[in-house]
Amino acid sequence: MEQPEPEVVAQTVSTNMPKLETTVQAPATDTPRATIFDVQNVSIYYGSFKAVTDVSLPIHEHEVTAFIGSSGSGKSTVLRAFNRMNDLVVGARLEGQMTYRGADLYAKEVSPAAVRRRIGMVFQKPNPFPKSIYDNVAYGPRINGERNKAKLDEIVERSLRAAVLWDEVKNRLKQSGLALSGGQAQRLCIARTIAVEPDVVLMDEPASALDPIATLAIEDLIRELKKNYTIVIVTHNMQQATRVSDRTAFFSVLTDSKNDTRTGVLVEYGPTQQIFEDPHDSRTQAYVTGRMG
Ligand SMILES: Nc1ncnc2c1ncn2[C@@H]1O[C@H](COP(=O)(O)OP(=O)(O)OP(=O)(O)O)[C@@H](O)[C@H]1O
Repeated sequence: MEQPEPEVVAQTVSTNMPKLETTVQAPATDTPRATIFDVQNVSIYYGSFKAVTDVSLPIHEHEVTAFIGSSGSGKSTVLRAFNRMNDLVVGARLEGQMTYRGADLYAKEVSPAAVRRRIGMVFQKPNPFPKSIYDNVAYGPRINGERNKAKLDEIVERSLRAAVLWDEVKNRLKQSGLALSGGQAQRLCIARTIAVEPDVVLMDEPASALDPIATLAIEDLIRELKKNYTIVIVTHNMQQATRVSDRTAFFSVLTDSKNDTRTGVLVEYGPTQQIFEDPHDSRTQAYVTGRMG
């Protein structure tokens, strides 16, 4: 997967997308928040290869939604569709409908760059820019036109505090972002993403390259961040999904041995506790109990 162009990390430019205030049906015990994304019958292709078929699900505001499932089931592909990152892949295309706050995310007039400014992304491997810690965080706000030093100082401090990194780096802001540990570098990337106040943060296995202590720090951070952001996270770590997410989508692979094709499919979506404790589909049950992976 291609890494984002530098401009991609600059979120927040307002677009004309309207706000959507709808809710979806859910069990009586569950009170869903407003729907921020609505995915309807989405299939995604890479050239002639259908990577994932007929996915429908809502994503609720100020919640953490986890995507779990076996390798190659299309989790990252669907995640990248939310901020049009697949558009960077030559030959990638989407069928079906995906709305963001009620507006068609794939309408002709929608600029993928504008979408990426509002819907930020944190990658599996921490990818700080070869710049100082300060400049990593100030990068997006500067691209958005912020030149005032005092304002930039304030944004950098606020973002690093929100990413729970400030105390560890406040005395070495001029040091390279590349000199940080893996866990610190990932928190720097999260600070860089939120410095431009995105609406949504997508995370593709954000802790898989980290040790257990750094992983728990990122999980604490995710729980904290959902107060201000909507988060969608791909994870292979089922404990992590239960620790951080409100809802879980379980993906699997449909194999067609006759045509030798493997296509990702969304098997089940629901409140995380239901998916793990009372899965309705036998494939989900097999996966969450470790009988399939
Ligand atoms: N850029 C690409 N070009 C072509 N095929 C791709 C591309 N990215 C992913 N695929 C294919 O699409 C399918 C789904 O991949 P994807 O990475 O979305 O799955 P995943 O569930 O996230 O897997 P993993 O858990 O292993 O990361 C796979 O068959 C993969 O090989």
